[in-house]
Amino acid sequence: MFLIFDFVGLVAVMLLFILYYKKAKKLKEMIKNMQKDLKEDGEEAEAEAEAEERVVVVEEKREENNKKKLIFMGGVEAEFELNDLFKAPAEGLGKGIFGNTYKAKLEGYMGVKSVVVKRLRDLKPLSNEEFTKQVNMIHEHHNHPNLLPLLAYYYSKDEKLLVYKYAENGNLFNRIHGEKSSKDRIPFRWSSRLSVARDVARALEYLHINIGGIVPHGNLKSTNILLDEHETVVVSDYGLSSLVALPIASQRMVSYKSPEYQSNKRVSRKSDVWSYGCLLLELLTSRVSVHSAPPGINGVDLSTWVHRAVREEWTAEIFDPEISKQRHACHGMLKLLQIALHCCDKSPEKRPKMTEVVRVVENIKVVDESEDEDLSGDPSDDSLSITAPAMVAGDQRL
Ligand SMILES: Nc1ncnc2c1ncn2[C@@H]1O[C@H](COP(=O)(O)OP(=O)(O)OP(=O)(O)O)[C@@H](O)[C@H]1O
Repeated sequence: MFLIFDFVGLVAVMLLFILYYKKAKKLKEMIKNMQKDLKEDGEEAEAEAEAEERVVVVEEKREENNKKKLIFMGGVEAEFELNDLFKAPAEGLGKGIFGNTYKAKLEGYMGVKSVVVKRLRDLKPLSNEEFTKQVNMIHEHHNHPNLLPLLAYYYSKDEKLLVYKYAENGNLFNRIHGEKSSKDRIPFRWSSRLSVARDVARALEYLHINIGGIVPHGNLKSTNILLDEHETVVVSDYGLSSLVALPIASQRMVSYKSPEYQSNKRVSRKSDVWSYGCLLLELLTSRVSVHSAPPGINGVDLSTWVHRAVREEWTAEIFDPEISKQRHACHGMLKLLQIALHCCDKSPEKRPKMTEVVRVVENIKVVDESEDEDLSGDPSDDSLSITAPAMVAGDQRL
């Protein structure tokens, strides 16, 4: 009996031992599997985090690259890249209030395509959004044959560029004053001057109706009136006044030289009208206006000078001899002088609106220049000197 009990007890102990061994093994395997799962989970999480980080980096890079891109206006596909501009042979055109202006010659357009790049300086502190809003506004309202279109822009914290079409035939300043007393000078006849006066008036009227800001142009002067490859007049630098910091604007922009800014520090659309009047006086007299003279060139306060000429009775000398000898144009010249003086009135309220100016300039009859006799040096021609005083001293309203 004892033997049987011993044997059964031994078998039971052995069975218990085997059971325990199996359980322990299973438990060990479970722990091992759990550890393995945990490790795999960790690796997966790490991989996921790494992938997420990679996506962020790629997006940041893309954004950075986008920021380095020229943005073409009106969603137009990029014709050239920023790098093309930097690599292109460049010619400095001058330094204006917005900074340096370059002509860049881009190769590979079945020849060479020239564009003008303005590197903007002394701007108000503007975020990308504010800057973009302003240039989009300029683009939206450029839709006029006498306004120079903006092609593209670039914004970064340290560099802001505007890219324009290059106007092949230069600016009005050089057309009026260039090559004076040189055999190479191409005469700037009355009919051409009248069409400049008309086209600039139309462009300014369009800006006054369509573009926001206190002074829709703000810097109307002969270096900002350009002539393209077809000799079409295109006005440039419009809509930029609100980008410039006030101290710079008041020192350098033409509208801020107006009598109202000198007396009460205020400018308005009528300050653009005043600038237009000064431009007409420059066009008629071929004298440089003190308010828009390029650095290093002396100018004259043309409105004061014209009034003095009338008072002191040397009115015939007001007009540029290049046009005053065109006898048939005399009436038109006097009419344009009348408009100019009305626009230059010291009191902004008395100046006409651009719509009114356009109507009157368009009514000036274009004369047949072939009928003109050359009156140069003809002392008997006093038609201008007789008529001008009556007009200037009298009613200047349009
Ligand atoms: N798109 C263009 N095509 C041809 N010439 C241009 C163009 N834009 C500017 N210019 C010329 O380049 C020169 C420099 O121009 P910029 O606008 O920098 O100065 P500005 O007109 O002299 O003065 P401001 O900055 O006060 O307008 C000027 O002689 C101007 O007529």
